[in-house]
Parts: sequence; structure tokens; C-alpha cells
Amino acid sequence: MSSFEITQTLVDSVVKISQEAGDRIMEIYAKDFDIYEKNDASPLTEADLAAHLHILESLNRISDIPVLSEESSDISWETRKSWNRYWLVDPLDGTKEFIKKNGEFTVNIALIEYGEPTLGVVHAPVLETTYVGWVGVEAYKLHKGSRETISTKPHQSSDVWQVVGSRSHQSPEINKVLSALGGENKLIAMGSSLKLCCVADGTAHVYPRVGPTSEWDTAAAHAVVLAAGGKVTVLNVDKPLDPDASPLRYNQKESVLNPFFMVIS
Ligand SMILES: Nc1ncnc2c1ncn2[C@@H]1O[C@H](COP(=O)(O)O)[C@@H](OP(=O)(O)O)[C@H]1O
Ligand SMILES: [Mg+2]
Repeated sequence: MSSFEITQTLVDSVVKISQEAGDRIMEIYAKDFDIYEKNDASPLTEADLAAHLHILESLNRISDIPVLSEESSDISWETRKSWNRYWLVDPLDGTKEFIKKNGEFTVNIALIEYGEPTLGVVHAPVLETTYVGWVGVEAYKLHKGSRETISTKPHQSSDVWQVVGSRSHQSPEINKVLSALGGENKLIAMGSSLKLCCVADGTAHVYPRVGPTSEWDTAAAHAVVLAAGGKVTVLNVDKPLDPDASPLRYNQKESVLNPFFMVIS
């Protein structure tokens, strides 16, 4: 048994790394994208890679835990399947939102232990907001120097369902989920892992995902949801509120694709 423990120092380091990666992204985001069209490198690739390299180097400096990032995801299953603990990173989630310049993109760093997220940091550079989930300990949001504890807001029978969904990847099956919820609902469109954070901080009751995502898209924000009192489970579109649905897990199979899932307050 290893004696690894998450500490406040580790959490603070991961927050700092995510914010520094966000600063690198912002240097590119602030430029005029048109100038890139003459060159080979797209602004997206450049921002993604700059964030990835910074996160990789920094995580390697603070720990000897392996890293799986969307930008270095060619690590074989043979190697990965022996990992009980690893960092799971999406350096720039919400690439469509980055290109559209609507600010709804995030830097995502999660710690996965035995298939479950135990720590997650989601940083939205344009919004100047960082969500932190230390599972079993606390969930909070940092915004322009202030720190606010966050928790989910469970749906009450008289509430209109506040449902958050993808801005850029929709699926007609969402209507099945909405009708299975029953009652009235209001759909809020949002890019990236910010949708899970909306459930974590009580802005939304649910986020049903009826479309493909990869494990790095959800891991960090999944930790924020768990730490804030919510759940992320495998979705049955006909029974979205199934109390026996299995939790979403990580590194259990060769494919890094998630099943359809439900995030609930
Ligand atoms: N066909 C597909 N296969 C795998 N992942 C997909 C996908 N379409 C969208 N995604 C994932 O959904 C994420 C965006 O989510 P959303 O639509 O909720 O903003 C993308 O993250 P990236 O932007 O990092 O590529 C991408 O990983
Ligand atoms: Mg992504």
C-alpha cells in the first residue's frame, strides 16, 4: 500500500498550474486569429499544446504520478491498465467555444484513484473562475480573488428543471430524457466541462449527455460535482433518474470514450 494523500498544498499547486495554463491560452486567445490562417499552426493547436506542455511539466515536477492528457493520449492500454492513480488532463476543453470566442472553454486537471476522481480543478480563463473539487472534503469556486463554497441544489417537486446541455453538440435523444424527467424544464446551452460545474454550484439541476465525450472531458468537473454533493452516472435515456444507475468510472477499458451519462444535483 502506498501512503499517498491529497493535501491542501497539492490542491493549491494544481489550482496554480491550471491558472498558469489558462494564462498561456489567453496569450493566444487575445491575438487576432486571422493572422494564423496564413500559417500552418492553428491558434487552437498552439493554445492546446502550450497548455498541455505547461501542465505536463508542472505535474511531473510536483509528483511522480503518471499523466494522461488529451494531447498525449497515445499511451498503450497495456501500460495504462496498471495505473491505480494518475492525472487525467484536458488542457483545453471546449475547442469550438475557443474558436467562437465566447469564453466557454476550460483547463481540466483531475486525479483519478482506483477508477474514481478524487480531486479536480476546472479553470475558465476568460471567466476568471476556477472550480475545485476535493472529494469528501470540499468544493469551492475561486473568482477574482474571492473564494466561495459551492454545493448542488437538489430539484424540488415544484421546481422547473434547470437542464444544462451542449452548445455545440446536440442530440435529438435529449427530448426523450426531458420527457422522462417530467414537469417543466428550461434548457441552458453551455460549452465544455462548465456544464458539470453548473450542476455543482446549483445553477442547474441536471446535465444529461446523450453524445460522445472522452474521459478527460469529464474527470475534473466530475470531482467538483462529487465534492459538491452531486452524482455522475451512466445514463439510461428512458430512465434518467434511476437511483441504481452505476457511477461513471475511469480507466476501466481500453477505449477512453465515456458512455452517455447523467450529472445530477
Ligand atoms: N464525436 C465525438 N467524439 C468524441 N468526443 C466528442 C465528439 N463530439 C464532441 N466530443 C467531445 O465533447 C467535448 C465538447 O463538449 P461540449 O459539446 O459539451 O462543449 C469535446 O471536447 P474538446 O472541445 O476538448 O474537443 C469533445 O471531446
Ligand atoms: Mg475536451
